Amino acid sequence: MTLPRRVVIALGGNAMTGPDGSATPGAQRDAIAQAAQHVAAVVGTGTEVVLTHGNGPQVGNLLVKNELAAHEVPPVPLDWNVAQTQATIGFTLADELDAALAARGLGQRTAALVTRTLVDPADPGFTDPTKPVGRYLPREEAQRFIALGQRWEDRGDRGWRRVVASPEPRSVVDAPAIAALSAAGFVVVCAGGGGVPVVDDGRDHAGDATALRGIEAVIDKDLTAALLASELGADTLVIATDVAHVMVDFGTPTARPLGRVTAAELRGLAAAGQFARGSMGPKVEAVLRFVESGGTRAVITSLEHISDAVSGDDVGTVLTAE
Ligand SMILES: Nc1ncnc2c1ncn2[C@@H]1O[C@H](COP(=O)(O)OP(=O)(O)O)[C@@H](O)[C@H]1O
Ligand SMILES: NC(=O)OP(=O)(O)O
Repeated sequence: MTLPRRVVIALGGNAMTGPDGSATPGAQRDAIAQAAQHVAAVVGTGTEVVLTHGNGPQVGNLLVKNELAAHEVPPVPLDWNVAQTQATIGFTLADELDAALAARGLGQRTAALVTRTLVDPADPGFTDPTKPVGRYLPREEAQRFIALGQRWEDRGDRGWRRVVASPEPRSVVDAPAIAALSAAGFVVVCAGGGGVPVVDDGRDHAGDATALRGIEAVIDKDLTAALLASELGADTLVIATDVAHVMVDFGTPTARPLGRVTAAELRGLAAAGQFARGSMGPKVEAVLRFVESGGTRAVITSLEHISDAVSGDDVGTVLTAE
């Protein structure tokens, strides 16, 4: 197989917290340092890499801090929290990736870009929250917050998790800047947490091509990664998470891993309700959208396999057009 010219890699929240989901600064830096080694290996093959990442644990924690401190200092809206997580995760990824590239003798540097993603203010995702964020809590503790008006969901073995508004990404506003940085030789870290959600406020700003403002939500980073990969004309999209394959009949005695699969087969499995919303569902939808809109190849696999996933068809769940 010939190596792709440009790949978009999406790092899951699991790749950026400790093994138990711990989001302490030390655990996050250690996890990001590990992830950076795997990304540097892909850069070392000569393929152009654009990197995006989740922010679910981090943005949920920031939201809690805001709410707890609201009587002391002015709270900021959720879109600001998304931007703040792009900054902290972005600079940490840049530090670790620059170090990993230098250790491999590679001359490339990393650039982290605060990135906005356009959404529709009428998106149903604003009225039916689906995006899980922050820590997991036992049901009894989650009930305390539900009583305060928050939305929480049963997430299975790990407990309950808060869910927030999550509209569809429509376009990556800063895609031209990402393309320019990438063409200049930078490994670009961008669209973190799905991008800062913005809407066109529709006002008449004389001379402005667009008039954007942030809106409170957290976009699914896998759906934005697919859009970004299409907008950048990437050949390959790799979604890195904590499982080596997408499973059919996940969590049951008949569970089996999916290897190579066509878009038609995967659509059929998704339509049959095989993939949970808020975890594997958006990843499957993301790879489908990418390939159905002209992308050559998309892979869902675990972080340690991303280099092999870029260069061959032997690891992970590999989706091709046919
Ligand atoms: N059909 C499935 N196949 C594999 N994993 C699944 C499936 N359905 C749900 N999962 C769960 O999805 C998780 C990955 O999703 P998520 O936690 O959202 O990842 P990330 O934070 O890496 O983006 C896996 O750890 C697994 O427990
Ligand atoms: N924004 C987002 O999808 O983050 P996670 O991947 O961490 O859930």
